[in-house]
Amino acid sequence: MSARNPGMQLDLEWVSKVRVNHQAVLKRAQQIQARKLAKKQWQAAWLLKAVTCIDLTTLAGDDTPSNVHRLCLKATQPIRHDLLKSMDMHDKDITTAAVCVYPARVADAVKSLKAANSSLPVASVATGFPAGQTHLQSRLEEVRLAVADGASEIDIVINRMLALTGQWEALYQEIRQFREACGEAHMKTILAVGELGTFTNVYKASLVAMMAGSDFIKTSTGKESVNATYPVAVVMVRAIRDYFMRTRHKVGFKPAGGIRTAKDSLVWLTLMKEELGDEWLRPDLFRLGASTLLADIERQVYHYVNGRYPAYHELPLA
Ligand SMILES: O=C[C@H](O)COP(=O)(O)O
Repeated sequence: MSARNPGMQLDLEWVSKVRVNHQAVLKRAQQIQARKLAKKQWQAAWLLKAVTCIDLTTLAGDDTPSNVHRLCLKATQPIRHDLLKSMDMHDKDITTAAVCVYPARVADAVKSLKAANSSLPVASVATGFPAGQTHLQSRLEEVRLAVADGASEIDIVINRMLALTGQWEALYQEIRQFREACGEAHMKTILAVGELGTFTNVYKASLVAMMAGSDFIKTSTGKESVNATYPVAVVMVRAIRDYFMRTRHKVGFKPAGGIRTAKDSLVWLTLMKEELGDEWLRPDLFRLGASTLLADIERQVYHYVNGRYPAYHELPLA
């Protein structure tokens, strides 16, 4: 992970002045989506880069120690060994960036990774995920318990009510308390952009989250009806850029929710490269939160190596 973002005092004047040009944002997002994507070996290289940025996620009511175990094994060896060998990448220690689970499954993930001799971080959602509609005391306790069980990254959800009613000071104070409860664990702040109404609100919530000390800002829980979209990402990465220009602190970005195809992952990498530069293309500043994306990436890598798509049984762990 890169140096942490210590945050800053809440600057309400900065927050209140924010205005986002809706049409300009849509136009920029369209431009990025229209870029020609890399082909052949360059595409394969970009796909492996995307793999290293994935927070491989399972957030389901029926999660058990065994499916978390399977997820952890996949995270430690995300692409079949023979495919990596064909690309001469088998000794590059390619893994996903982290695994991401519910708080009650953190201990299972820690145990599985330890058994696999892996130091991959375990991330946990917390603070009443996905709605954030529980008492502050229980949200704080949830963070502490996940950290105590071994999570080294905590994905908190913001209190949307505070953002929607313009209570930025109260939102800032809550996020600061979460940051304190995280201790050494890095904190990713989920804005749930699909529920914030306007781009201006998304930009304001991004600023407040960064001022309160978030190490990453993250689009969505994956449970809203609208999750990670390119226009909203343009708004958030511009806020990251502005915050960096003002404070020199680098905050990471994590789109999450509905990211399913290898092509999506290439567009996300393009967006990061064009908007924030190569430095933000590393797992310490960029994550893709996804539960099924890896399967399609492995399929495309298989196609690159073998010139055909695999039958289902050929990538059984995907
Ligand atoms: O944080 C990660 C998301 O919950 C995953 O969403 P997804 O299942 O749509 O990939």
